[in-house]
Amino acid sequence: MPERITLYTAKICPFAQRAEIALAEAKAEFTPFQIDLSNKPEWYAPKVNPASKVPAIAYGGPEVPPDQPSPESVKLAESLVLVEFVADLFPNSGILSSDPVTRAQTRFFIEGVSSKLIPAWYAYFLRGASVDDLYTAAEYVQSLLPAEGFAVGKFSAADIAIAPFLARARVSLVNEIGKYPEGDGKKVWAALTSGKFARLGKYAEDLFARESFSSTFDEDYVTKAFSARFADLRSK
Ligand SMILES: N[C@@H](CCC(=O)N[C@@H](CS)C(=O)NCC(=O)O)C(=O)O
Repeated sequence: MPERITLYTAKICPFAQRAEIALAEAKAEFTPFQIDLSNKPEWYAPKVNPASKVPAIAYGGPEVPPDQPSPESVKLAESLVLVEFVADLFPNSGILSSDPVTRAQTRFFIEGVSSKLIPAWYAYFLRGASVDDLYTAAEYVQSLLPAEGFAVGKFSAADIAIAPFLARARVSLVNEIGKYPEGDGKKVWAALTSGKFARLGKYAEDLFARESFSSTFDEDYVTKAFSARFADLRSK
């Protein structure tokens, strides 16, 4: 029986949503605590995560208010570590297959998302780099997908790793929020989800329809938060 779990999270953050999706898939009981990233509580870094980032988990220890973390709980951080931790705590969640080959394929997909897609997305979104690198990374990810279904067949950690980023890319692009030229966003999202990227588009649809995704994604909040945080990128 897993011990008490407190998740320190923030709705805007794609990394934090990974941990939330994993916990939702596992149907885990946990206490969520929102960290305001623009005004982090002074206790957060010293008592929860020295890197001062979300997500983080306090595991075990006595029952305490989340804003008074106990030194007796174990503190864990890094979204992909937390996803695997939840998979280990809840082996029946299906987050990580028990089959060694499928586990390796899951991690291989995550590696591609981490080393190719996410850097290409941030370069385009935050720095206005060439969209071609984003298309190349998207082509690579699409090439890993099976003809239908999720990244390694059944829903897994691979899908958890990518879904929050695709969702925020959609929010950014359809609302033209980012450093790239205004007017390109909607076109780029359409390009990434149709024509030669039709398979990626169907995959994104399947991800967004998953209950563990939709119940952990507040699109209205993320849209407003993105507008507030990134609206002036083009003028810089
Ligand atoms: N590698 C980390 C990245 C986490 C991360 O960068 N989180 C951001 C929010 S999306 C954060 O907490 N940044 C600290 C800040 O904004 O002060 C992970 O996978 O968990």
